[in-house]
Amino acid sequence: MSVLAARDLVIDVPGRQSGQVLNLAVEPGQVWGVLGPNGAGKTTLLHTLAGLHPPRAGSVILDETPLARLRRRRIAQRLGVVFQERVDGFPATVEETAMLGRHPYLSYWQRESAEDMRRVQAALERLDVAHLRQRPVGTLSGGERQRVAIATLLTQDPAVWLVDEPTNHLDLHHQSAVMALMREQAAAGRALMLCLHDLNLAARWCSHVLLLYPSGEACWGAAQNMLVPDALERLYRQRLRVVEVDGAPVFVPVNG
Ligand SMILES: Nc1ncnc2c1ncn2[C@@H]1O[C@H](COP(=O)(O)OP(=O)(O)OP(=O)(O)O)[C@@H](O)[C@H]1O
Repeated sequence: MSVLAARDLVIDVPGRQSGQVLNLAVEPGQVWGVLGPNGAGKTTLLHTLAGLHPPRAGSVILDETPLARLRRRRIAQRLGVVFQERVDGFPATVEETAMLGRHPYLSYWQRESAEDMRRVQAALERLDVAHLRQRPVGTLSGGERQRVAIATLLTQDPAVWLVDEPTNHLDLHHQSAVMALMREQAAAGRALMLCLHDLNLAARWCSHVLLLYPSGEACWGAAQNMLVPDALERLYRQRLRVVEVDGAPVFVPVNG
């Protein structure tokens, strides 16, 4: 049974005349990669699925209920988002930022519990930012901020993770650690949709892939069926060579 679905959904990309109707279902345990060139509409799709951007047509279904019929608080308990670029609205420490992930579960007057604090500490440790807990977020490096954003999502612990470029700003070790976390979350029954620019991360970590073309055309399915050179070369207008490492395809751009 799907936890998140696009039903006859057309995303609203400014200036684009047409857009393919999307009918897809994301199930617990799946990791979806959304791939496409700059401007194809990946972020717009993620925002639409999160209910932050109205669709041109159709609807988003969360837990078998149209998103438009759910309260914001309920949505925040079930669905979490990490944006590509973040504006820190108010000065907060790393710890305070991660604690925001617990707010959907707290009533207006309720204070954070020891269990909330335990979840925050565990998430900060998991993302390797516990040593920064008292630092204002504004003083962090790009990669440290990215890890705090993912720690906040881990603290929130939603059923659906929507993450725009999870490895943005991360060094190789942390890229690998974050993708392993994503897979671990899927194994624990979460459903994930990740916008990715790195084909090789998609090939290694995603169970399903959605290809978004700048024309609005889209296709989706099991990763091994979607990650084929012809489709990807057309998607990126880039020639590719494919080699295999540990049973997974590795795509290398070639010129000429
Ligand atoms: N507020 C806006 N006004 C005008 N155009 C917009 C607005 N927001 C997005 N767009 C355009 O919509 C298109 C899709 O943007 P989107 O951010 O979804 O693409 P993307 O696939 O995530 O791109 P990237 O890989 O560069 O992150 C782009 O051409 C973008 O310029």
